[in-house]
Amino acid sequence: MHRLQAKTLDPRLGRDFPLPQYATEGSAGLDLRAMLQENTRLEPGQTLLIPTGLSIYIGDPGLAALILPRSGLGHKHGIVLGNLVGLIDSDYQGELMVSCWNRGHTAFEIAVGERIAQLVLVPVVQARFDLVEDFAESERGTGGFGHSGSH
Ligand SMILES: O=c1ccn([C@H]2C[C@H](O)[C@@H](COP(=O)(O)OP(=O)(O)OP(=O)(O)O)O2)c(=O)[nH]1
Ligand SMILES: [Mg+2]
Repeated sequence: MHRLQAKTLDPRLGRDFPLPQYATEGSAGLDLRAMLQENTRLEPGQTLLIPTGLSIYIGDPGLAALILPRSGLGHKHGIVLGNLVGLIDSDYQGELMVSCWNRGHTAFEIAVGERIAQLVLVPVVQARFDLVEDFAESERGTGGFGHSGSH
């Protein structure tokens, strides 16, 4: 298990609400909670930046974290992310924020402390560009966007 430095920025986290944890041994995501002051209604089409009460410092440029929607909220209630996916840089030390977007057709009430998104730690490969005149020819070449057919 990787170790990650974290700070709670909201006294309710770890006291009234559990810290993010893996729901099962095989879980990839740690659920993030909406540390709002009060239950908040998200109207259809509305986007709200929600504090999680937590900051992390990944520290290693070979890692990053992704904030992803929870599938149940996204599929059943249309509650996804305003930025589709959140990318947490390894040098970011601020509060983890979740851009919550109601892409559905009905209002959704976000409860204080509700698990609204999930955080996944992922490996990253940083690259620099080596500019060249020509690439060694590949089987695909420049074909894309359906070039290989649909079957
Ligand atoms: O859903 C998100 C996305 C980003 N961040 C934080 C962590 C990330 O490291 C930082 C910057 O994110 P990003 O690089 O995606 O945003 P930007 O618009 O390019 O801002 P910046 O100019 O600060 O890099 O904001 C969050 O807390 N939640
Ligand atoms: Mg950026």
